[in-house]
Amino acid sequence: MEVIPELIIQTQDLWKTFGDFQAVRGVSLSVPAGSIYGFVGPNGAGKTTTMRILTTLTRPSKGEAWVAGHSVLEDRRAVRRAIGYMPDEFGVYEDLRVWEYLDFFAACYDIPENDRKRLVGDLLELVDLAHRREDMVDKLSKGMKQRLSLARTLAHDPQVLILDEPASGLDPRARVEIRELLGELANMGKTIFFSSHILADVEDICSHIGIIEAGQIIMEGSIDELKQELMETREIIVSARDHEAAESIKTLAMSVRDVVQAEVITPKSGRFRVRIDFTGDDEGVIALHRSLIDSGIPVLGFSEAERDLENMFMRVTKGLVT
Ligand SMILES: Nc1ncnc2c1ncn2[C@@H]1O[C@H](COP(=O)(O)OP(=O)(O)OP(=O)(O)O)[C@@H](O)[C@H]1O
Repeated sequence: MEVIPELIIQTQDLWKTFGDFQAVRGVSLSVPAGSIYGFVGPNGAGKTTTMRILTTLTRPSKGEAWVAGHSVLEDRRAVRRAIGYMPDEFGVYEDLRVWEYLDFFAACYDIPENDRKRLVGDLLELVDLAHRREDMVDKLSKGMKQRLSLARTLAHDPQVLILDEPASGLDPRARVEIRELLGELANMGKTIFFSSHILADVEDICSHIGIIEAGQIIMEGSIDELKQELMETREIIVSARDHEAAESIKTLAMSVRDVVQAEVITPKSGRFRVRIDFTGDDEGVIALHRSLIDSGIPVLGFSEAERDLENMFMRVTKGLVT
């Protein structure tokens, strides 16, 4: 198979079996250089196993993968140089001070002692832990440990960061901090490949997503493209004063070209609404709006439902819940 230079991670029909259990079943991924790629799936879907293959920690049972142009089978050392990997567990180095922890990992990458002091200082600044440099690692909060762990992955200035559930188990504030940090790292030119089972985490910051379920990729691409593809029909919501008005809106909508379906949503409380599935363009939406007004039906509101990822996600899979 041809290695495509624009793709910093590329996998071809990866399989991983444990005994007779198939954890990864034919995964092919394309991660463009410079992207923030969210690898999303429920627990046990095969995310960690795939990441362990990409980081050369485990060999695939079948298939091939390239990271930064290097084969994970043939050129493991070069792959390791190109990546920074953050596993889902913090590790066992908690009896060190914050700066010592980073210094230790920098030394593992053969960074000379003279350069390490400045590097450690820079990394601590970047992850906003400079004020905790003398603290013991085990005194840090979970969010701080996660940021320290992220700093560690950057010690050798890798091109690609592979992060296993970086926001897992964090409180909302720490989650936002991690998300901001990932954005900052992307601005610095790093490609970020990270896993999550929380949709909201990927939706805000990713340029690309891959959705994995039971060891198979069920959807992959840029978020914009996927939204376009999956949300071919637009959803217009019209709210009405009462049931009679809602029925009239429905009847009128059904007579309009490009309306696929119109349905009255009877509320448990609040307004009656009509949901209109529409395949037209913006001009069509304007015309629909105008004909509703011209008809004299008492319309209280007219809006288009947002094309959000959650919506898209639910159309693709029913089993994947955050
Ligand atoms: N060494 C192993 N031996 C046997 N089964 C394994 C091994 N590693 C993983 N598995 C199984 O493979 C499946 C996929 O696991 P994996 O850790 O890759 O999923 P995941 O998507 O990362 O899930 P999680 O979010 O829970 O970490 C799971 O059913 C897991 O139990």
